[in-house]
Amino acid sequence: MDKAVVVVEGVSKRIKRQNIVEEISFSLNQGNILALCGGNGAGKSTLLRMIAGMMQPTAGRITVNDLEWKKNRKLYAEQIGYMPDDFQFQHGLTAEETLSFWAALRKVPQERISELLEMVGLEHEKRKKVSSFSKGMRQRLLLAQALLVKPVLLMMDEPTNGLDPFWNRELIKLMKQVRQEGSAVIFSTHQLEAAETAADQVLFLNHGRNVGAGTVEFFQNRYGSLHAAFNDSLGLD
Ligand SMILES: Nc1ncnc2c1ncn2[C@@H]1O[C@H](COP(=O)(O)OP(=O)(O)OP(=O)(O)O)[C@@H](O)[C@H]1O
Repeated sequence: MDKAVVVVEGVSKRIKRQNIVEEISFSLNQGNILALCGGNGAGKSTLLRMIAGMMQPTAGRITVNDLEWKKNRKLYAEQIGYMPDDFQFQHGLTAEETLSFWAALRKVPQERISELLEMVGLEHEKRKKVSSFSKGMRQRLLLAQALLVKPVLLMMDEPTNGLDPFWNRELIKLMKQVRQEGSAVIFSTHQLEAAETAADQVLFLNHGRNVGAGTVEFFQNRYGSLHAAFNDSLGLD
């Protein structure tokens, strides 16, 4: 499992003369989980959106499975499952109808929907309207959506937001299952405990810059915890 699924080289994003993401480079191999860690406004969502092809970098290059978004948008998009941090669901649709709609768009067989609803624990709520769902239930439905195509790269923006402790653990199990199947996973979080439990590698972002990157094991051995490592990278005690 040493094939690079994602390669990010010198990627920057400038919006309205503000540097949102600056000169980020990393690569992630098959069967690995990377946590993008940083506080509010660090640039995590912007970096994920650029990798997802929803936003173009001002500078730098991104490849997913050796593909570039500009050269083959459709094939590029097919490699990726993306769970956004905020999503406006279609009004009036049930959970099952919502997934069916996305499955039809991505030409995914309907059987996969029941499998996914069960995986995210929504099989008994599938006929309920998404508008009646709690934040955590909506998160789980978004996760099911991201897994529709069994992506080569699964990206999740703040996936633990709104999840209770049980679903937090389940989410981590699911990520590890996806990794086991040979995909690469990137998720963003402010919760360093989640990164510590789930990730193989971390990248600390601050004001759009990489302020530290390495394996979780490396940071734990050197600093005792990711908290201590992150504080050190920010020059805090
Ligand atoms: N379209 C935009 N126009 C102007 N500024 C933007 C735009 N998108 C993002 N920003 C700014 O870029 C910075 C990084 O935002 P981003 O959402 O990527 O951070 P984040 O690390 O995901 O934060 P959070 O943890 O709060 O979700 C913020 O200061 C934000 O205000």
